[in-house]
Amino acid sequence: MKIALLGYGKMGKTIERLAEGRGHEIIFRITDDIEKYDLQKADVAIDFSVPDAAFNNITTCFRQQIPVVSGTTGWLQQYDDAVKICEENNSAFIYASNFSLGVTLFFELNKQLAQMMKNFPEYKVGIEEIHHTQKLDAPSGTAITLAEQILETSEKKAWKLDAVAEDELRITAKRIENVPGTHIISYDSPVDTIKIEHIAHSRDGFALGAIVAAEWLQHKKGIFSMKDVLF
Ligand SMILES: NC(=O)C1=CN([C@@H]2O[C@H](COP(=O)(O)OP(=O)(O)OC[C@H]3O[C@@H](n4cnc5c(N)ncnc54)[C@H](O)[C@@H]3O)[C@@H](O)[C@H]2O)C=CC1
Ligand SMILES: O=C(O)C1=N[C@H](C(=O)O)C[C@H](O)C1
Repeated sequence: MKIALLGYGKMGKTIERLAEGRGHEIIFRITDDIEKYDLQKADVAIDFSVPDAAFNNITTCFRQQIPVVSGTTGWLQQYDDAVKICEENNSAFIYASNFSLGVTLFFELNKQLAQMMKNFPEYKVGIEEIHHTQKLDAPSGTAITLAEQILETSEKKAWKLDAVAEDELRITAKRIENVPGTHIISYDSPVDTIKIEHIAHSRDGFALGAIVAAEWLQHKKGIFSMKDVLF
């Protein structure tokens, strides 16, 4: 596959290393004006960039029918518009707040646990995420996905960073040097605590998931998720 990387930072470089190891070629490493590049040469674009650039870069690819795998967080208020542009241009799109296989499984576990816990109101739910200090957004995209899944079955009305109100789901964000990404869901009662936790040991899991998604997506049309790719 010929891959255009949209963003060439920590994730872009990890994807380059693993993609080349799987026999793919990185033809563009785009970190500025996307209009300068002949995107038609790419089979697929993989976007791990910055919130301000993601929407324009992704939709520029769609207008040229280049399939896009995007993992950039912090721009999802424009996700529905991106989907519309993808469909209008008969292109292909996979977005995930977290591409690792482990987190894709963790999302399913989170939904099942939330379903189970809705009958036990004495347990108070909370989410904690821990990331490296360069991270631009808080809470993490993964924490938001986990919160939205819990809100589907919980009595709480919305998630909020550092929430204190009873009807809000509290997310706590910590920033510690060199942590690739940790997410913890806790259910606390007066007598005990139930916890599930996902700890990324490096960025390789995110990068491999995104490459597998790109391999799967390259000849397809439509809007997909990591569940379509892995299950
Ligand atoms: N979905 C997932 O599995 C994961 C998502 N992420 C997300 O991916 C994004 C990138 O993460 P990192 O690589 O750690 O960040 P980083 O800060 O190391 O890299 C960001 C890159 O974007 C580039 N950039 C800036 N302006 C640009 C533009 N106009 N067009 C294209 N690129 C531009 C920067 O030059 C840099 O190369 C973040 O939003 C992060 O939250 C990170 C890891 C996993
Ligand atoms: O910025 C990161 O590093 C990560 N971002 C994603 C997120 O916001 O959830 C995924 C992963 O946790 C690493």
